[in-house]
Amino acid sequence: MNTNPIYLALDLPRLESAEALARKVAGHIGGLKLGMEFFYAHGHHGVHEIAKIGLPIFLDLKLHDIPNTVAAAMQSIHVLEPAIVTVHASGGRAMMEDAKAAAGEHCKVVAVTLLTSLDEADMAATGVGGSAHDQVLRLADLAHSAGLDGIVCSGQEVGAVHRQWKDGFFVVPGLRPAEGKTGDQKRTVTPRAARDAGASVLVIGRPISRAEDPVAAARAIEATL
Ligand SMILES: O=C(O)c1cc(=O)[nH]c(=O)n1[C@@H]1O[C@H](COP(=O)(O)O)[C@@H](O)[C@H]1O
Repeated sequence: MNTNPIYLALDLPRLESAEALARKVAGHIGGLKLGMEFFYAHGHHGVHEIAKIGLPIFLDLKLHDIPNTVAAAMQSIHVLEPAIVTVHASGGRAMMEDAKAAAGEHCKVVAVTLLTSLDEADMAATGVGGSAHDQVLRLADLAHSAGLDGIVCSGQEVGAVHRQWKDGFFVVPGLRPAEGKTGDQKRTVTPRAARDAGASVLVIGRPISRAEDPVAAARAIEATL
């Protein structure tokens, strides 16, 4: 079994480029994450093409709507057999319960808590007080009680979430190797720090996909783990 925790975020607009990149680095990663950029452009056909590579598929759709709509969306992706699907925890308990009930048997449903691109000033601007840490723990608790498999959070909170939810499945994006640019990400840590704190999956996009040599970048990150 492939136990490499790195999931490459294939955030590329062209299917051919995404497929070529995935095939190049396939030996240094454990799975492939397809998000909005990919799915809105290439849909089911694109997912089927990427699935041919043979790695587990993480469908990062970040579903957030009324429970009936989210459940119907979950049903419509059964055929793609994703290993992991995301919903937004802020959609509420009923939405998460219905999403899990509608998911395929072998699909983990994980809830995005607070996006790694946000900090406390951004939270305050949307009317959410308190610290990022407390907000992530609150939403993790809600996701747990709704019966989800785990959550998505930054590496800054994953240790605390892991302590209160021992058998949870924790997806950590916003990862940057020590010398990497943070770009639009605000709550970042290194891949190694996230893994040591209890991350189950390390989502990495641009540090590999935008590197001059993506294979060397993936191999270098893998070597730190
Ligand atoms: O759900 C996600 O995967 C996600 C949640 C989050 O809070 N922050 C976050 O960056 N992501 C995704 O993780 C990937 C991070 O990409 P890079 O910043 O390029 O490594 C992107 O595909 C984001 O959509």
